[in-house]
Amino acid sequence: MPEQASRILIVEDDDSERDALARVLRLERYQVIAARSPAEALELTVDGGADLVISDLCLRRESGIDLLRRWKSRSPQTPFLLVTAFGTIQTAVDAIKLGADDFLLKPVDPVQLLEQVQRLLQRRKPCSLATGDTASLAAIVGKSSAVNAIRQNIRRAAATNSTVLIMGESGTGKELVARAIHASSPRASEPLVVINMAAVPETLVESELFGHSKGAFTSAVQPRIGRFEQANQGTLFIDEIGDFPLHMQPKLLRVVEDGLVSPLGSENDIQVDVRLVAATSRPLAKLVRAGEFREDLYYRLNVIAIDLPPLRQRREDIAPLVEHFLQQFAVNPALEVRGVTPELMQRLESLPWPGNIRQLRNCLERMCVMTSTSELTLSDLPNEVGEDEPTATGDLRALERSAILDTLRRHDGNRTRAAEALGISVRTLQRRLRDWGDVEQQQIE
Ligand SMILES: Nc1ncnc2c1ncn2[C@@H]1O[C@H](COP(=O)(O)OP(=O)(O)OP(=O)(O)O)[C@@H](O)[C@H]1O
Repeated sequence: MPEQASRILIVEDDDSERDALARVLRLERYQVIAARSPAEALELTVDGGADLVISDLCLRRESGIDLLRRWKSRSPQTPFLLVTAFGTIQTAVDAIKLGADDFLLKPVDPVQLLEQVQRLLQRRKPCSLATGDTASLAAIVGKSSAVNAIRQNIRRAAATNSTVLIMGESGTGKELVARAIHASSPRASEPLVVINMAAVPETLVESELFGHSKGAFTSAVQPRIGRFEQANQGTLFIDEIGDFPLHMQPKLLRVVEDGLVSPLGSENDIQVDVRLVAATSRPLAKLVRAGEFREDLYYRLNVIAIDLPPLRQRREDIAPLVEHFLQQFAVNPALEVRGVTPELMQRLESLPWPGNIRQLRNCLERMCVMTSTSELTLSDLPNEVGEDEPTATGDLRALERSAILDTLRRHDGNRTRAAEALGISVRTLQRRLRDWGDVEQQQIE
């Protein structure tokens, strides 16, 4: 459940985008302060401040970076989330060096927005993590034997301190499982810190995870505590571990083996006590064979393995999930729907769901928003849901894929120029293309 009373400041000069963000947050019962400019933002929050700031990076008069600087000098603890277009991703990366906590790509996906907001607010109040509904074992819905085995594995994993590797396609619930492990473990009252390697530019990985001392590099104006230190006594969840840069892997191995963290630019190691949970949607064993992932690290991470099968391989979970999501949405009277017709349920149970549970959730939410009846029917089902490819709205990887393919097309397939425009390394781009296989490359040409 979201933090009901949290005050969220939105700074966005585009009226419709500001309204859309505010609407999504208000529906989840956050208290929203909407401002058109940094000046208005500072004015509106002069009394009560804010628990979280969401700001557009490119505002007309003053940039979001200026606001970030001013805000962080006034209230360094408040999480700051930037919203940015793909073209300005490099500036967003620079903003993270200046203290922004994360960024979201436009067009903003409401589900991702809410997940980020919840995560940042939870990070601010780490003690509330363990009691959150979304963190508990009971939040894992399903009656298939696969889900029963997953629950069993979570209980086993929670009782130990061993490293866990969660494997599954995007949207199968890897993060939910990681949260349940933490919440069921003796570390539940300590922080759970989350980092997604697919979202961290390679150049920032080291300082994000291990921290840096003041002056460690040109823009290191302040020392930064890395995620390992933030998670001390608690759990660190590293999502998309397959994207962990190969040259940084020995440093990660050292923390896993000895609990020793060496911040960038510091001569002293820091001893941490962190339980590591990693997840991957890419087959790590294959990456090891391809020389892209260290074998020793793979075995260190894979002490307890939890495999989440795609939704299409556990169709008996679809009906309970549909019921669960409809109940969740019904908290908001505007989204209240009694149920679905047997025909629609049959169809939902037979669809391929390449974006897995996230796609099912998004699809139901969209139907609940659009319908004017109290029961969803076949005619409420959006046409594109039956297509084989995940929709961009529901799936970060699909969003990333379409952005990369579009940019490549715009640059006549030139990978160096496309990578530059996207603000990612050529290596990352090549890795993505390899993952998607030849079919995708043909699509570019
Ligand atoms: N068994 C489940 N019961 C209820 N909700 C679920 C279940 N599995 C996943 N979800 C929901 O589906 C959405 C996607 O789950 P989650 O983010 O954990 O997936 P993921 O595998 O980590 O995805 P990604 O690889 O894209 O990060 C979330 O809203 C989550 O709460």
